[in-house]
Amino acid sequence: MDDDDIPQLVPATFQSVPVTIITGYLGAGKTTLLNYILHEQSEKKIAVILNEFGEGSALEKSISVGNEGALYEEWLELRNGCLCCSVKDNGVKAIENLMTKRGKFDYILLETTGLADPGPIATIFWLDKELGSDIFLDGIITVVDANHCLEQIDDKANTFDDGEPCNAAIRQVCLADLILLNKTDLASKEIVQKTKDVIHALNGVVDLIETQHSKVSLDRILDLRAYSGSGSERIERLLASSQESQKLSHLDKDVCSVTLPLAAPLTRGALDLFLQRLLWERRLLDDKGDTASVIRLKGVVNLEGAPHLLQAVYQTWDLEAVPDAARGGEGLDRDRLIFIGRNLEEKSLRRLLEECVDAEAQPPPSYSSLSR
Ligand SMILES: Nc1nc2c(ncn2[C@@H]2O[C@H](COP(=O)(O)OP(=O)(O)OP(=O)(O)O)[C@@H](O)[C@H]2O)c(=O)[nH]1
Ligand SMILES: [Zn+2]
Repeated sequence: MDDDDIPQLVPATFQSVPVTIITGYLGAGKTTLLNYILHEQSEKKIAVILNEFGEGSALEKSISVGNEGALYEEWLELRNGCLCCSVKDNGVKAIENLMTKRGKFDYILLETTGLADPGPIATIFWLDKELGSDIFLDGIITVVDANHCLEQIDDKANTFDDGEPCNAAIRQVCLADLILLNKTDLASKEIVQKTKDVIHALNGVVDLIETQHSKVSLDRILDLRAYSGSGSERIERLLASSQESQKLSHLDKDVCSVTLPLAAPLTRGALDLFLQRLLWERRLLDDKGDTASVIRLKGVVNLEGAPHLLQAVYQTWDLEAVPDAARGGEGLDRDRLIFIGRNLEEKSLRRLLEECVDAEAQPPPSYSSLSR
């Protein structure tokens, strides 16, 4: 394709481009969803990246084909006129190259391979400083096969060698901002209901839409702004959905969602210490002595008088001030942290938080108090 064929509109200032990560187990319907989006909408010019990021040899292969020269040769024009870029790369490099084409597309869809953990790639797009002003992570959509989800979640194989026992299917559900429960035409009512229960027990704050052939209204899947503190609707939904999450965490799984309501404002120091001990040092143990691990964390926290949106994916966290207006005028009693992960209990989380609040409140031990 010749560059001259594309009408060139050169905006005075570039808008940053949203990236939606589409993940889901092998054969769940990710490519079907991509094709559906590309053919359904005509306003956005969408670039598509097929992410071959994976374990072992797959990773090497993807790097070797992800060099700069190969990238643009793979641009193609689809029937409806949107742009599609098939890039077999493991992430940032592809996006950086892609961004030199900025102005020619205004949305990026990234399909991961079926066995991928979307966490690391999401973290790159979410927080990479180089990319930060050019693109932002809009959200993670997980496509789930209604008939096979339960067995995939129970599958002991397909775990990663990063010390976490959770397999790819569980991680994909836990990290999702939106789940498409797909292939419901092939599944019984009972299995659909059971699958929804298990999904909500794992991820108590996720939105779920039942689909066939991945068909879903585009305004429900694009422009979610799942990682942004500026959308008031988003914060309201987070606060509302988290109230339900506790009720749903009843299934006998060691991965679940836990909501921790916050009764008092926190200091930045106490929150930092808590996150450090929980996410980095892995100090939290559950009743049985097993180490707690967090896959995803969302929260609304009052920090020194100002509301903040807290987000974490594995060990990476970020805080963003929320405009007061975005909180619907509600008070501090709605502040809460919502954890998704393994071996998590409200009681032990609260205890750790209280320890960190106390540790921060106390002056460091002086020589005289130590020798007393
Ligand atoms: N019956 C039925 N078939 C579906 C549905 N959604 C997708 N399929 C079919 O399922 C197969 C797999 O769909 P894909 O979209 O390729 O799945 P994928 O997640 O991209 O698969 P991988 O890239 O291999 O991980 C295709 O033959 C689709 O046509 C559905 O809702 N119902
Ligand atoms: Zn696919």
